[in-house]
Amino acid sequence: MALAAARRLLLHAGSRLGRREAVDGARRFANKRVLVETEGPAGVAVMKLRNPPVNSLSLECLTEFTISLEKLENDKSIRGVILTSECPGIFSAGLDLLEMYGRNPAHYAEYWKNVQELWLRLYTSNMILVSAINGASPAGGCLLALCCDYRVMADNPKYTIGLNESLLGIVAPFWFKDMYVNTIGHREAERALQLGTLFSPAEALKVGVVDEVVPEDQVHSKARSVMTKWLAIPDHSRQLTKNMMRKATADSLIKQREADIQNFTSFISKDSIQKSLHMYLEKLKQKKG
Ligand SMILES: CCCC/C=C/CC(=O)SCCNC(=O)CCNC(=O)[C@H](O)C(C)(C)COP(=O)(O)OP(=O)(O)OC[C@H]1O[C@@H](n2cnc3c(N)ncnc32)[C@H](O)[C@@H]1OP(=O)(O)O
Repeated sequence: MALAAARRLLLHAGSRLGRREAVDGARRFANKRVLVETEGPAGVAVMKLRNPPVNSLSLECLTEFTISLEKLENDKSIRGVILTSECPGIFSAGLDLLEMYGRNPAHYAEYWKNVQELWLRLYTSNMILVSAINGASPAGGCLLALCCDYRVMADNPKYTIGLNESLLGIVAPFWFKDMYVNTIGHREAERALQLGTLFSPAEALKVGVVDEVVPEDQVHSKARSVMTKWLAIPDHSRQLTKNMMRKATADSLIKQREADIQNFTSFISKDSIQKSLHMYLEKLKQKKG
């Protein structure tokens, strides 16, 4: 119910949260957590996550992200999206740990439904998606990047990327795993998932988690030039090909969405898992201290 109401609110142009503005000739709409600008190559939108301090994917952020994507998907003038971040040094810290810790089962179920929804929309998007990874990208942050058709990462050894769930004492669900296998192959995915590897940009390039590593100040220009190349392909043939490559992976979640929500909810509600998350959150705090 709450999500439906938020959708209506945000999809309504000119609403308080979903403003549509003209800035220097560029069209844009802005929600609180996601800014969408149309600048650069015609037919391309730049989607910037802005949920400080670390672009964690809170329920609110997920909802706005999904709605923004839906808006772009329905806009026939948009053929491609560059996904990037406005938070300095962070692409996305992944799923919001505070949505998965100390809440009740109904909340976990609602949260997971929204994680699934965003993933399905991103992974099966008809648009060309290029990620300009301008910061750290662990777990769910890596998931966002993996959904894209091409990944450009900033060459800064401080930035790491990978599905590190096992380090938190949690387990990446099968559809995270499937997409990882599709991207880097079974052996590399098996090792990286068990170890919770966070790859440096150079390692990520070597293993195939990202497609290109460029100096930090060139991430956006490179993403735009990659996009121009992809725009040269007729949409219908590219879309059918993408669908052919990704359908089986998406379908395997679609067929068992409810069961996946139940699995997540019972797993994350376990005392032992809540304890692991508590310890991880404490570690993050101590690191800061
Ligand atoms: C069955 C379960 C399957 C579910 C799968 C889960 C997938 C996930 O995505 S789980 C999330 C995994 N994410 C991480 O492991 C990243 C954790 N964060 C970090 O490593 C660092 O914060 C990061 C490198 C992103 C940034 O480092 P810094 O710039 O040094 O920032 P801080 O560490 O000081 O963090 C600032 C502030 O943000 C809080 N934080 C960080 N990450 C998250 C998060 N994912 N969710 C919620 N909050 C997060 C951190 O605790 C700090 O909070 P305060 O101390 O209150 O300021």
